[in-house]
Formats: sequence, structure tokens, C-alpha cells
Amino acid sequence: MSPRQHPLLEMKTKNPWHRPLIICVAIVFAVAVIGMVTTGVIQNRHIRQKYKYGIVLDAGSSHTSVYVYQWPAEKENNTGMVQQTHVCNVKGKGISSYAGSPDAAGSALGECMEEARSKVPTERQKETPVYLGATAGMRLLRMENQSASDQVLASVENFLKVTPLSYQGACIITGQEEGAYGWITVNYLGDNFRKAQRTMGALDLGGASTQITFVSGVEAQSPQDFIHFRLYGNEYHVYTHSFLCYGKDQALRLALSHRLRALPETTNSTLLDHCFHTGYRKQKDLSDVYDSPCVSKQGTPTGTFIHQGAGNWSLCHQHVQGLFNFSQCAKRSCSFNGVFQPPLQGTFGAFSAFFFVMNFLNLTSGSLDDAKQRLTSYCSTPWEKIQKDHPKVKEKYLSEYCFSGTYILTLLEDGYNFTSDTWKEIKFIKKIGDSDAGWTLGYMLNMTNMIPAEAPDRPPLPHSGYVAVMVLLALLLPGLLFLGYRLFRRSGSASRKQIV
Ligand SMILES: Nc1nc2c(ncn2[C@@H]2O[C@H](COP(=O)(O)OP(=O)(O)OP(=O)(O)O)[C@@H](O)[C@H]2O)c(=O)[nH]1
Ligand SMILES: [Ca+2]
Repeated sequence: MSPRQHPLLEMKTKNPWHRPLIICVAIVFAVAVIGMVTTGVIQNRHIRQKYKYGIVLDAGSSHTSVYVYQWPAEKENNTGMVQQTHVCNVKGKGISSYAGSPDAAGSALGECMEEARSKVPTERQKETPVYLGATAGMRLLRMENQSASDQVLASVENFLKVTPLSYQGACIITGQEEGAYGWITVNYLGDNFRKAQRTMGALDLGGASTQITFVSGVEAQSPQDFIHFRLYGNEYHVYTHSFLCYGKDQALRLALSHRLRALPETTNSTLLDHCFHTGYRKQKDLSDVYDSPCVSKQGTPTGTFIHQGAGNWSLCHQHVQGLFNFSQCAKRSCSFNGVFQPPLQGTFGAFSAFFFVMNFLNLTSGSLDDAKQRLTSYCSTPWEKIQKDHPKVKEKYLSEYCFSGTYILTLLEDGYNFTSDTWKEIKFIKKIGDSDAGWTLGYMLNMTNMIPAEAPDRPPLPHSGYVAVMVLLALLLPGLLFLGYRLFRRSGSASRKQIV
């Protein structure tokens, strides 16, 4: 005879609903888990980004560039989100060169504006802001001839107003704005604001002006050279100064005019220039030198002169030093021409012509002494060889590199007070990521209020992190329940065995 079963066990094996119930519960659990995982995955799948766009025209003294920027629509206030997607260089010279025919200034932008517009989806064009900022070329034209400068601005305005984009205005920005926006650009692109890390100074060399901008702990002795920013919850005390007429084209005119003064006033006198290569010889108009408010002149010099190279770096360096006045800087912390400058602080990004020139001369790395040595050798190379070595470079740029390189070294060392030690703090840059270093991005960020004074509150987890945690917990929970159930059953059967 089989041993008699305990009445309780007998009852249990006889319960016809037990197995289906477990199966039902298991199915519900499985469905719930699959449901949660699927929801998590679907919720977190790649959503097609919607972008916003902005266009800024940099109307510089030498030429105009049109920049197109793009950023994810829902992340307007997260720094590091705006990217340059396109740049178009307008053919011809800068807008200030249209002083004699202002009506043509606007239409000259046509091709590049069309190209820029094609980079913005049609449905976004109506809401895409367009800004035009003019810099030192227009500052000089305004000083010389206000009505001509007004007419040029009116011409570009009339042209931009009728595009399908959202035209926001055309104006001449101040040198201080130009410096400050350049500083905002490099630090925005370096993500220095959001990470509250050390900022980078900005050095911009244009055709007609140059800017130096950096954070300084020094008290403002000259308040007009300081700007205070509160960005992302941090305070920045920023020194900035713009030197009108100290861009590289105006500096060259200034240098030529100094040397021409020493020549007899006969036409076609020969100007022997140590900043140009031996063998370089060109007839030039005196008006090319004197036609600028940066160059002092008696009367209106007309006629021509022979510009002849004599390539000698140390003599060129001496002449270039003569463009700066250091005598007013004896007493206080100063750069040149009596302009206050606090001691240099931190690293610097040097862009625009600082980069074009130093990159061409292969001087973007190495010491200051190296740079001087290499420039000495470059300047003494005959013009014929220089032309042979660089057949594709525009003759105007090529002929000027010895002067431009010397001017840059002098401006940085004698002007701004960089030394052999601090030279390594200068990084010659063109772009950061995909975006050009320059004032335009900072200008647009400011005009569209895209950098908040305070850091926005954020949830502790990013969205994807939140979904991942929820899915993990959802998987863990049924597992724990199942484990608990098993333990409960095991302890139940153990106590039953004891009873038996
Ligand atoms: N070598 C070289 N020079 C360039 C190049 N592009 C521009 N330049 C020159 O470099 C100088 C500065 O150029 P930009 O920074 O565009 O100057 P800009 O904005 O027109 O002038 P500002 O109004 O003073 O800022 C000018 O003399 C230009 O002619 C380039 O690709 N190579
Ligand atoms: Ca510029």
C-alpha cells in the first residue's frame, strides 16, 4: 500500500486552477515587461531633429562673407549647439569700396545670398534672421564721408529687405563690439562658458583694424575698455580694445606713407622697401597709399611711384616699429599709442589675417625666435623664387607676406607685449570645429539672446538616461517578484516537510 498522503497536499494537487493561474500570471508579466521595454525603445528612438537657422554678413574692409548657422530648435539655450554650416565669400572688395557707386553695393551680395538661402529649408526661410555687421572699412568711410556711408548701408538694406528671409538690420558695429563678439565666439565654440572653465583671449587682425580681448583680473583704469558679462551664471570682466588703422592693409599704407615722405616729390621716384622681396618692382598710384583717413596727407597727392623691394628683415622690422608710438606708454600698463592694456592673461586664439599670414609662412608653431629667423630668411628670398615656389597664390597676397609677417610679430611683441615666454600661449586658428573664428557667431548669439545670463535648470538625468533606468527597473522588478515567490514556496514546503 502506498503511504497515505497528507490531507493538505492531497487538496493542493487536486486544485485544477493552480497551473493555468501561474501561466496567466507569467504571461501578464511577460507582456508587461515587453510592453515597458518597447515603450522605452520607441520613446528613445532617433527623432528627426528640427533645426533653426541664422545668417550673418560680415561686411569687412577687404571683403564680405556670408555665414549660415544652424542649431537644434529645442536646444536654443544649450551652448555649443550652434554650428556654421556654410560660408560664401562675396566676389570683389568690401562694401566701403562702393562709396562712389552705392547702388551696386546691395546687388553685389546677390550670388552669396542666393547660395546662403539655398542652405535653409524653404519652410524655415521666413523665420531665419539675417544680420549685416560692417566693420572698420565702413567706420573709416563714415569718418570721411558720412553720406556715402549712409547710402552704402541703405543699398545693402534695400537688397536684403526683399529676400524671403527675416531681415533684422544692417549697421556699423563698434570696434569694442567686434572684439567682444570675437571673444564670445571662441569661448562659445570651446564650450568654456557652460563648463565654467578658463576662457581664451581673442586676437583678430583685419584689413583696417585689429582687436585684442581677454579676461583680466585688473581693476578698470580705463572703463571704456572693459565690458562686463554674466553668462551661464558666471561673471566675466573682459578687457577689449580695437585699433582702427592697425589692420594689415592700413598698416601697410601707413608704412609706405612714412617712407614716401622721405622721398623727393618728383613723380615716379623709387621707394626702396625692405619689407618687399629683392627683384619686386611695380609702378603704383600715390592715391593707393594716401586715399585713407588713416594716412595723414598734405593736399591730395597724385601721380605714381616705383615700389621696389630690397628684402631685409631687420630693417623692415625697424620701419614697422616706427608705426607704433611707445613714448606715451612709459608710466602705466599700456600697449601702444598711449592705450591702456592690463597684463596679458591666459591663452589666446589669433584668427583672421593672424592665421592667413602665419599659416602661409609656416609660423603657427615654434618659438618667437624661430619665427624671426625664418622670416629673416623668407624676406631675403628673391621675388622671382617666391613667385616660382607659389605659382597659385594671388600676387598681391604673395608680395605682402614679408611685410605682413613682420607686422604681426611687431604688433604681438612690441605692441601687445607678448614675450618669448608667452608666445606659446598664442594659438593661430582659423576654425574651431566647423565654425570660423570671428565676430559673426558671437554677434548672432547675442542678437538672438542665445546665451542666457543664468545656467538653465536641468533634470538630473538626460532623457535617454531616464528611459534606460526605467527599463532596467522594469526588468528587475518581475525578476525580484519571481525570486521572492520561489523563496516563499521553498520555505513553505520545508515547513510542510517538518509537519510531516
Ligand atoms: N593671405 C591671405 N590674406 C587674406 C585671405 N583672406 C583675406 N586676406 C587678407 O587678410 C586681411 C584681413 O582679412 P579679413 O580678416 O577678411 O579683413 P576684413 O574683415 O575685411 O577687415 P576688417 O574690417 O578690418 O576686419 C585683408 O588684408 C585681406 O585682404 C587669404 O585667404 N589669404
Ligand atoms: Ca574682420
